[in-house]
Amino acid sequence: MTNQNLTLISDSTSGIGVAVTVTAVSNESSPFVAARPSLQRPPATPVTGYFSISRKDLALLKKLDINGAQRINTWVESMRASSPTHILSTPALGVGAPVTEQTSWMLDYPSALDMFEQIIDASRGKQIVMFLDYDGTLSPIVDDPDRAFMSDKMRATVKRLAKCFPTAIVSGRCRDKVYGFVKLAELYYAGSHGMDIKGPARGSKHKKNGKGFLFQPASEFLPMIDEVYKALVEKTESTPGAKVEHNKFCISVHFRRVEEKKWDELALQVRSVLKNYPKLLLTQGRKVLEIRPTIKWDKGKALEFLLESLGYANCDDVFPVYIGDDQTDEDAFKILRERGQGFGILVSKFQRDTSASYSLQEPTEVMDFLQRLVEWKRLAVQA
Ligand SMILES: O=P(O)(O)OC[C@H]1O[C@H](O[C@H]2O[C@H](CO)[C@@H](O)[C@H](O)[C@H]2O)[C@H](O)[C@@H](O)[C@@H]1O
Repeated sequence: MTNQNLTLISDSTSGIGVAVTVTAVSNESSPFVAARPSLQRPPATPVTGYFSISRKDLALLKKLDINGAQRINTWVESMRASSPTHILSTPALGVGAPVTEQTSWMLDYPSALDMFEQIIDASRGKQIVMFLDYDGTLSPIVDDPDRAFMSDKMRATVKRLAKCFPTAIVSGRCRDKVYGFVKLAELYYAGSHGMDIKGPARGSKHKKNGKGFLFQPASEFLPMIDEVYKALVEKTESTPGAKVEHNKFCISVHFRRVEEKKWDELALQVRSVLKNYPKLLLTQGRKVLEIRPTIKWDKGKALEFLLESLGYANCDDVFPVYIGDDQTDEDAFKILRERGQGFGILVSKFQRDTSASYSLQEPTEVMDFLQRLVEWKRLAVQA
């Protein structure tokens, strides 16, 4: 079964930022579904993406009654659907377990822990480069975004990882804030969904010489983001539990602590501010609406940029691994599929359409996987 889902629409004429997401339920015959993972797999057809829409198409969408109210509904419904309280838990995959959609999904996106040996085989002779999302990947999801701390054990693991492989954090958060959580100077950091990169000196092949550089492709949007942040704070203050987070080049409006019956109201408040800013795009994450500039830049572009900065632009012998839990991480998974290099690992307890190749259920499993990589590298160096 293929399930196509219009999430947001970019309207360049009326100025409302638009993103369209096509979602697919796992089905090998569907052109939208990533192929069963194979270490020599061909690039998969992109599953999600943002694109601008012509006047003609927009008129058609309007005819189909895809109006503002419906869009709000779609965001909110999508947020509800992705909330674990609305997803029925399914039996774990095991001998005798009934074949449910979840178990079949696990066959398509097996655990990276179970597939560790195969992953290592595929990386042989290549330089592994690690890309890690922060929230929901290195730290558990919590109610208060300001208290999304990673454990000391996770930090120690990531520190050891960075001694073995070039390692970057790629987050929707403001770069300084995510650095404040991770606190490891030996990593590279891409904040604001990749729009604020502190990377190595270009072509430095991971030789840290203190001459890192800053890359901020959306800097012209700073005044606009500040203005919209203030407007959103003011507009949403009447909604108990709503929180607006300034992520420098992006803004997050959090729904997690808002009563569900107030979600539509909050989404409408956000939309009423955003309608005056055609150059900003609205996307939806884990109980959050995210606002960002409409420039063609995302976590996938950030990954490519960092690879290039590290001197691996046109190399066949690089093996990037990207681990993330969010919709925005799909841009990076897609790039890896398109390049036919390395792979993505989706952190999720529940089945989801994804361009990743493997899965891990939660941050503790991410830590186990990273520890195994470190241990493998230690033994490989000794051998
Ligand atoms: O790219 P990421 O590092 O995954 O950042 C994406 C968003 O993560 C944060 O929000 C999410 O985590 C919060 C803390 O666990 C949780 O309360 C919230 O519901 C989640 O959506 C962050 O606060 C956002 O600004 C990031 O954009």
